[in-house]
Amino acid sequence: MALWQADYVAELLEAHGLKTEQVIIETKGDKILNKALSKIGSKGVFTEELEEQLRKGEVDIAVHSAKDMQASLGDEFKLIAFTERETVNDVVVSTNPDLKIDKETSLVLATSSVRRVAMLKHYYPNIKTVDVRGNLQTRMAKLEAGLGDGLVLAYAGVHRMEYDDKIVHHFPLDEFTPAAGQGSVAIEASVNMDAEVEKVIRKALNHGPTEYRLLAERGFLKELQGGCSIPAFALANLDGDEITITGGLTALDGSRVIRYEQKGSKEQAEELGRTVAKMVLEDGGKEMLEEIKGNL
Ligand SMILES: NCc1[nH]cc(CCC(=O)O)c1CC(=O)O
Repeated sequence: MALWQADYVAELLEAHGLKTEQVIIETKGDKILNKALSKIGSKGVFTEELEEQLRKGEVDIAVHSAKDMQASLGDEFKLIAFTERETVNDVVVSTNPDLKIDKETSLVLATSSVRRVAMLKHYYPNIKTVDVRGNLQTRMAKLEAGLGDGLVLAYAGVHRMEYDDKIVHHFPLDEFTPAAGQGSVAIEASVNMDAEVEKVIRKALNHGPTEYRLLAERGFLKELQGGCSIPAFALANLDGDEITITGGLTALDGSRVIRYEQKGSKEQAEELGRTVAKMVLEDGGKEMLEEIKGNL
């Protein structure tokens, strides 16, 4: 998927007359596959090694899944563009085309995401989960080898890897709200990048409406200060100039979902996200986060 994303960005840049060269870098998140993501460390699991190359000036931009970016980057880096967002839902893929996801049938689904485990516990107490790591191809192979009835994944990744025909269920967004940034590709650069170069790259890659949505969702994450492996969710939508953001937290045991919503002008995107986070924190979210951090 990371390679697909790099190709996608390179194609957009080339279409705008920019020459590209790809440098492929493996991150901790790609290499350490015997541990849950939440146990590898809370920050930079998929980003640290790429930032090292940016720092050294070996590369001009780093291409990431927006979802994998920590809420606050170090002083040396900034996100300069977000590509047009893909469908944001989580889906179930299965080798059994007749698999039914409902609130009664007992099933085992594989996922490595604390958000998805907590949400399944809350909305689908009949479903059990098993941990799975590795890239999408590895996960599909494990599924075929009998690990559970299905995998819970982001539609975006499944689509990019062309496994659409294995999708048996789309989770509804109002219950199963995705993680902040899901479905978009974020471009990171050094704060010292030449302003003209930045402008040209933004023109080739940035999708304005997606950027407003992500600014709101990332504002939510910043205020929450939870790191990237907490069961937090946030989704902003843009209707004309009005942005609506819903965000919250799910208890690890599924006992509670705290969810708030704010509407306002898109120019206040980040602030609206922060307000939602403050409301969540005040309504028991603070205690929930402390408990979550003690349990991961
Ligand atoms: N950390 C893994 C990761 N990062 C981004 C995506 C999906 C693609 C996207 O949201 O852009 C995935 C896999 C998944 O959640 O199923």
